[in-house]
Amino acid sequence: MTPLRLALVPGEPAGVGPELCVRLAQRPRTHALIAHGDPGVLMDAAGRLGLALELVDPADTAASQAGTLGLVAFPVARPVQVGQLDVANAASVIGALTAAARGCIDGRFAGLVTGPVHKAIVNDAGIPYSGTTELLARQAGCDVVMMLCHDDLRVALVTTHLPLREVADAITPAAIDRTLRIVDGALRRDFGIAAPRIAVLGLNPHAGEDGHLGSEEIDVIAPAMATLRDAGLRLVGPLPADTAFLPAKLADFDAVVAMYHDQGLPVLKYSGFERAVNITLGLPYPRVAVDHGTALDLAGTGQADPSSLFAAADLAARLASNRARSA
Ligand SMILES: NC(=O)c1ccc[n+]([C@@H]2O[C@H](COP(=O)([O-])OP(=O)(O)OC[C@H]3O[C@@H](n4cnc5c(N)ncnc54)[C@H](O)[C@@H]3O)[C@@H](O)[C@H]2O)c1
Ligand SMILES: N[C@H](C(=O)O)[C@H](O)COP(=O)(O)O
Repeated sequence: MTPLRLALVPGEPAGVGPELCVRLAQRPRTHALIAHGDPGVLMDAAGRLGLALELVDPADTAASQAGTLGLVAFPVARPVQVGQLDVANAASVIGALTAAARGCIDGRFAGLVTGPVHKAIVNDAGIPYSGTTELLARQAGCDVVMMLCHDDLRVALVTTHLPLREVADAITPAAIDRTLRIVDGALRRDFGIAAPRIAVLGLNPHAGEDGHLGSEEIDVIAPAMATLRDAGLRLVGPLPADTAFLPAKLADFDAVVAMYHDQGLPVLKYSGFERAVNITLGLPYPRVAVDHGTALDLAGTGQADPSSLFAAADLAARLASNRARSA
């Protein structure tokens, strides 16, 4: 049987992404991994780790063997100094991401696994970029939701990478409706949960304290939830964010929808940084990423924990084969 093919993007070449991809390549697997990046950067990372790595043609079935990666080359413009960002190399990162995602849209890959990208250096290079989630949504022309998860905790976001000052204005009935429908649909389709129960957080302290500490809960979030309840979604909230994550409460929910990045992600990362992953819901293909950043302080030391990338690749393979089966 032809192995499932996943596109793999190491991300920022000066960060920990390349060495984590080398570690990922060592694991026995049934799917092929096709790296989109600079071959020299990957081989240097392998050399530093003292691990063998063979880079093969992306069509070669050896791309599913341990110690091997298929390679679509995206050469860096300037030699990489590990741990040192270089604005000259940002375009190759975005080129690799865009091409790998295009391969997923075109059906050449069954899913996308991504390492960490440094947002500031990409912008410093003159490429507008707020995150890979947004880039993939624009490219595919669809609405998406960022959801991070580990074990049974899943946290999805209504807004992603925007200044806090702009968050309240972005909490609209349409944004709530879109997010909750995408999360509900993905839990059913990708996670096999027949009737997902979703906790929805408020925006303001104590979910607005009956309108005394903000009105978005009353004016925006609750009405949007009511409409969706009528459509059959099982929603609870708007809940005060400070207590919604108490373990006894979490047990009642399949996912928590937070209004903004730092309302939901600190809890998720605090409780499972080393094994959590970031999934983009709503794309026509599964995309799973690491939960951590470029970790420039660890790059080249060999100490970066590869568990999140391993979990991302495992989940992408599982979601891709579920989709292949259901198609
Ligand atoms: N998946 C992604 O593309 C992604 C995710 C988060 C942050 N970022 C970007 O990464 C850059 C740096 O962000 P940051 O410094 O806030 O977060 P970071 O995750 O890079 O680092 C935060 C801390 O976690 C540690 N850490 C990170 N990954 C680790 C690993 N695999 N093993 C052990 N320790 C690890 C780091 O050493 C550091 O102490 C920013 O540009 C940010 O936007 C990208
Ligand atoms: N918000 C993500 C996190 O904190 O883990 C991260 O910045 C990556 O996001 P993208 O999926 O947009 O790359």
